[in-house]
Amino acid sequence: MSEVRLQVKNLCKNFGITKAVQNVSFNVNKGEVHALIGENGSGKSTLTNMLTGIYSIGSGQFILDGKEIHPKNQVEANNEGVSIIVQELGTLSGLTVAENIFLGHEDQFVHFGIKNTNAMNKKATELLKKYGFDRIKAADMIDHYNFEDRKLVEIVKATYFDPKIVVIDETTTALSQEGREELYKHMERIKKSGNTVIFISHDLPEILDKSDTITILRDGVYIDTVKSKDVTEDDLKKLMVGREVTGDYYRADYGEKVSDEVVLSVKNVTVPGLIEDVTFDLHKGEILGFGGLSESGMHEIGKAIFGASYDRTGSVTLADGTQINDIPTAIKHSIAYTSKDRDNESVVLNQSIGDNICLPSLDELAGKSHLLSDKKRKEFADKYAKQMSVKMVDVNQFVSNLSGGNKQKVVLARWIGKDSDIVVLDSPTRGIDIKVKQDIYQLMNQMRKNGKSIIMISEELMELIGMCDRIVIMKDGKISGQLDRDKNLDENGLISMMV
Ligand SMILES: Nc1ncnc2c1ncn2[C@@H]1O[C@H](COP(=O)(O)OP(=O)(O)OP(=O)(O)O)[C@@H](O)[C@H]1O
Repeated sequence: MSEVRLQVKNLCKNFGITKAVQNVSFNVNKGEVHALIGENGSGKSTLTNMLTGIYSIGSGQFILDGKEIHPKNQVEANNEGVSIIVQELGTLSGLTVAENIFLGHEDQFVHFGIKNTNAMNKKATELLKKYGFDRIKAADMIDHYNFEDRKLVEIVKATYFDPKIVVIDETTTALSQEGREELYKHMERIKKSGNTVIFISHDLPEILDKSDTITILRDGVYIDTVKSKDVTEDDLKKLMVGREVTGDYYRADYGEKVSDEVVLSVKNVTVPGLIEDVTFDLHKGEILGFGGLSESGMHEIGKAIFGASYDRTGSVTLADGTQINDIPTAIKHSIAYTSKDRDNESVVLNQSIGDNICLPSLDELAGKSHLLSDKKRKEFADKYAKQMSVKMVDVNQFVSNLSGGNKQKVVLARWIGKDSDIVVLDSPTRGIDIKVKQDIYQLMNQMRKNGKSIIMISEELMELIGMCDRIVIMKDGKISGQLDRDKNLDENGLISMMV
């Protein structure tokens, strides 16, 4: 019989009229990976944010090893033996790697009121080495590192002190294959040591593979707790959504010829230290995928096309000869871009859903009169928020108050509203639940059929295989290979070209 580590008892949390968590009770055991699943906005992060001191507890109790806890912040939660790797960036810019790892726990390096930075850096270096992340340097500013490396620093920060419970909130889709393997290794280590992982993910095969127990939430309400070995993916979908999920997931067609018409030509593009001499064409109606490992540079491709890279050389040219060297020119010429770093580069957190959706379309909305009507803006925002099933109070709600997946839906709603001809999507389904993911894939398929061209950069090999006409593999900043759409492609085929 497993020993109970955490009792969640009658937990509730409201935000205004939103009942984010409603009277939820379940137990989490020692030495297990306990998954928490549910559609976007079902209350997973709200629950774990209360456990880890990010949100105050509405009502109800967390009982950890027999003792009630109510941490007021993350440092207090750490002191109770609970930590979290959050969904978005959980490290602070302007601090070093070491300062981030020991944030709130610097006391151990302070003697007679003076902080011993050398000792802190030394300890951080030892930890980074132990975790196999030696290439990340303790004394460097965290800002020098990309999204994924910052996530690796968070893994160290959240686990180095052997907490009783580590919450991993939708982290795997932020990581490349190798980062993921590292995370899985640490999850296994935590479990073997008798501690517990609470694991949030929308990737059901991953959930079934990596967790022992699964708790399902729907609209803030507890649905069930099941053993992974007793259920299938379809069982989980049904429990999450409340009904059978049917229909095509990815594209179903094979063998369709892509148009010869080139809409965008990327020639000899180099961004120092990130990508080198990248050349490719994008065709009309094509979905072109980019895959690779963390240092492959694939995420820079999107920025380079959108005119958002620093120090870029080489050319990005549209069919009519227009050179894209800056963001305004890109938007003006019907190029859309969503970044992987959603909170910092894609949404304006402190603006409403409506403002975010209308942002690139203001000229079109103002029309010839150059006057913006509130009614028109609201109608436009309503239409596209609804199309993407954004779970919200209304379009006046701030984006910062949305669940992670719903923020991502706002980003996509914005560009669907803009109706751009070339759409560059970096990690478009990151953090998105299965039902909306299916909708996005169908939408991309429709866009392709309507003659739009899409570049999809993704860590999700299955979605690259399932959706793309062609997949370009990046390695060490260069193109290392290319694969055409084929029924027989599998993840191993892609991985072998990445490593
Ligand atoms: N700070 C906040 N202010 C207002 N509403 C919030 C806040 N945080 C969360 N919510 C709302 O609470 C509900 C649950 O959100 P939560 O982030 O817990 O969902 P989730 O299951 O983690 O979703 P996802 O899979 O998209 O991350 C959503 O309707 C969300 O908009």
